[in-house]
Amino acid sequence: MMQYWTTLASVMGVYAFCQTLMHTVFPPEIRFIFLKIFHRLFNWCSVYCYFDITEIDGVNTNELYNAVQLYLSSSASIIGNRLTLTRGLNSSNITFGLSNNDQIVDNFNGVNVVWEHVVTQRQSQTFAWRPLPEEKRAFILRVKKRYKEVVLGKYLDYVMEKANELRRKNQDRLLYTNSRGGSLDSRGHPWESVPFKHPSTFETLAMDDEKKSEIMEDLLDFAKGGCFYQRTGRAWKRGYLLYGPPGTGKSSMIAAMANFLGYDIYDLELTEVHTNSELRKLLMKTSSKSIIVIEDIDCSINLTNRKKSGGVGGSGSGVGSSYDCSPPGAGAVNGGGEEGGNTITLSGLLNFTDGLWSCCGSERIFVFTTNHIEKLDPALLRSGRMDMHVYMSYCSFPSLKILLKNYLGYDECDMKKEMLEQFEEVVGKAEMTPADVSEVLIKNRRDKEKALRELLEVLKMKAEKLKCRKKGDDEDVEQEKRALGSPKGIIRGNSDADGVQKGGNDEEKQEEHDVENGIVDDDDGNDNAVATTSK
Ligand SMILES: Nc1ncnc2c1ncn2[C@@H]1O[C@H](COP(=O)(O)OP(=O)(O)OP(=O)(O)O)[C@@H](O)[C@H]1O
Ligand SMILES: [Mg+2]
Repeated sequence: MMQYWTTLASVMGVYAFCQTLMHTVFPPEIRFIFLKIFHRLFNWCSVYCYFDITEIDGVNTNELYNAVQLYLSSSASIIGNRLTLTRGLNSSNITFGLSNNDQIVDNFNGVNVVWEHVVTQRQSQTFAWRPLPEEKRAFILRVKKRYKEVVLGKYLDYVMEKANELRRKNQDRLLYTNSRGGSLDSRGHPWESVPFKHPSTFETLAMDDEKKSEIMEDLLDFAKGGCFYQRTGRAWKRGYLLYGPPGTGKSSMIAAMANFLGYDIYDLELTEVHTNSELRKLLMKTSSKSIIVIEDIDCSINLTNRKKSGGVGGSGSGVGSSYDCSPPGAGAVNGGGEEGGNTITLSGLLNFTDGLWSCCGSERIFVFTTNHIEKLDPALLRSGRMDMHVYMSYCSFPSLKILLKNYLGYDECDMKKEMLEQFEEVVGKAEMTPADVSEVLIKNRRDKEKALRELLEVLKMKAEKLKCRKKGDDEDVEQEKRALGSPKGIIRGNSDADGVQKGGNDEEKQEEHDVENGIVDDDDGNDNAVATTSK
């Protein structure tokens, strides 16, 4: 090491001496040639090669410079003695950076590289369309010549990747909305964004642990699966359908997913989209690493079974817009619509989720939510569009324990055994949503014992009510069966108005029951099990 420094010092000494000598003796042209030769000789003898990464490349900002700055901020925070600190717009963290003319050593796969941050004054302001900063900044990367390939081939990619990761981590998520309708902002962007600060995480989400881990693993596999999707020729996207009664945590789950993966959210308001091509444009303007959400899809667009959709009008829940539900094969018919000209089609939506355009970015997750899965067209539910169907259920005992921990700070061991047993017995029967349970706990959070007592009371009351109602319903059915004299009478013999109504109700109840058990009746009358199934 000592020897190395001695050699370097002598080379530098010779270099300085030659420069002084030349300055006094030789004319500038000769000096220039001599210096050029000397530089070449020096570079040829040196074991190092150097890469300059300037802040500005011509008149454009050099993305690599910013990436290096961010990348070094992660290690600079530990090693450096003098650091520059910055905090970006929308950022929740402070970023550390190398001070001017400081050096830092990094190691990549056993190869040492040295980064130096060099700042010099710009000589003179030449004409430029954009005023350039007075200082010229650059990172100089020094590495042994024999490792040049490693640096160019892998290290710089690694730096870029790490920087992107850090950027995502440091920057708050953004929540985009298309609530402005089809109009664009000054930069031609159809989405408006606000910082996304939803605190929901998978830890705070009340649901069964097994289900939760399954979803988390699936998300992680997806996020890390770039090579897999490339290898298998699939577009790098995944669809989730969250369904269940209101207040069971569907929206909270989306927020938890975004916070878990560090993705932005695009909340697509379908009722604000007028045509299929508008829908496509919106898709094109979404970024990678994002979650595209359509909430309450059954209410946003008439998505009943395509076979029935022609005349029946299905659920008829299109909000203030008339939607054409022509089958995918029929293409998008933008016929102007009847009320207000909205002609987004089911076909348009299907193309949005998995047509060719859906691949114009990568690493995107589509999440649809609904309270009525039975109202959705099977085409929308099929694998590849909605890969995972997650049933968000009423509050179960494991979910209740999570809520008690969230709101009261109670662990299992903090509660009396008898009380826990009572909760376990009654919570499943009460069919209360986590939102309702949360409400009781929030209201009484200053008096924890009271909160527990009141919650237990409410649960018992609800369970009792539900039991009575079910008993009443069973008795009604029995009476009707007896009256008709045949167990199948209700379905066959419902030609009178009353019978039709009741038959319909039974069907609805059956459907509800099926949904809760994760069964969906498809087009051909086959029952599909869908509860938290990954397809
Ligand atoms: N599973 C859950 N875990 C934790 N909190 C929950 C859960 N479900 C509901 N909550 C609480 O209830 C409130 C409403 O939940 P959320 O908006 O996620 O329900 P939702 O299923 O999206 O309802 P909707 O179908 O009406 O949109 C949330 O603020 C959250 O605090
Ligand atoms: Mg919701």
